[in-house]
Amino acid sequence: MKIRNIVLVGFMGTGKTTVGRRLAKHLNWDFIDTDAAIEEISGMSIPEIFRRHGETRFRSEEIVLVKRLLERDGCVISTGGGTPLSPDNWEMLSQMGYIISLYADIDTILERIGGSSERPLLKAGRDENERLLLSRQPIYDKADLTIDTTKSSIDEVVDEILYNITDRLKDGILN
Ligand SMILES: Nc1ncnc2c1ncn2[C@@H]1O[C@H](COP(=O)(O)OP(=O)(O)OP(=O)(O)O)[C@@H](O)[C@H]1O
Ligand SMILES: O=C(O)C1=C[C@@H](O)[C@@H](O)[C@H](O)C1
Ligand SMILES: [Mg+2]
Repeated sequence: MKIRNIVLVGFMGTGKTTVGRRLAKHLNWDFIDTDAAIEEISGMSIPEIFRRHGETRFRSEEIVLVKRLLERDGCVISTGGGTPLSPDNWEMLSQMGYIISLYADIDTILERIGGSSERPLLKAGRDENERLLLSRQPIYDKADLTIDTTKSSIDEVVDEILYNITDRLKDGILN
C-alpha cells in the first residue's frame, strides 16, 4: 500500500503546526493545518467557534474536514490536538498516510503554550492539563512513529522525522 501523506498528531503544544510547516518545506510538499483550515472555512477563530457554537460543533467541522482531506496527496497534515480522538477520524487519518505522534511532557508543554488564549481546552491548572494529556496519550500512541520533543529543538524534531522516513521515501512518495 502506498502511504501518501505524513500526518502529525499529538497534544496541544507538542509542535505539530510548527514542525509540520518546516517539514513540508524540506520535502517540498503541501502543508495543511486542520485548525487553520477550519478557521478559514468557517471565517471564525477556534475560540470564537467554541464560544458561539460549542465544542461539539468544532468536532463536527473537524470530521467534515478530515473527510475532505482523504483525496489529498503529498501533504504534511498537522492535526488539532483532539482530531485523532474520534475513531472515525483515526481510521481516515490512517488511510491518508503515515501517522507521526509528537510528545512532550506537561511542564514543557506549559512552558511553550501556558496562558495561550487560542486554545479553549487548555486548563487553568497544571494537574488538569496533565490529566487530559494522560487520558489522550494512549490514542496518540497508536501512531506509526512517536517522537519525544521534550528536549529537542524544532529543527531537531524535523531532522528526526526526515531521518526516520528517508528509507521509506521513494520517488517523493512514502512506500
Ligand atoms: N521542540 C520545540 N522546542 C521549542 N518550542 C517549540 C517546540 N515545538 C513547538 N514549540 C513552540 O511551541 C508553541 C506551540 O507549537 P505549535 O503551535 O506548533 O503546537 P501544536 O502541536 O500545533 O499545538 P495545537 O494542538 O494547539 O495546534 C509555538 O510557540 C512553537 O514555536
Ligand atoms: O487539544 C484539543 O482538543 C485542541 C487543540 C487545538 O489544536 C485545537 O484544535 C482546539 O483548540 C482543540
Ligand atoms: Mg497546531
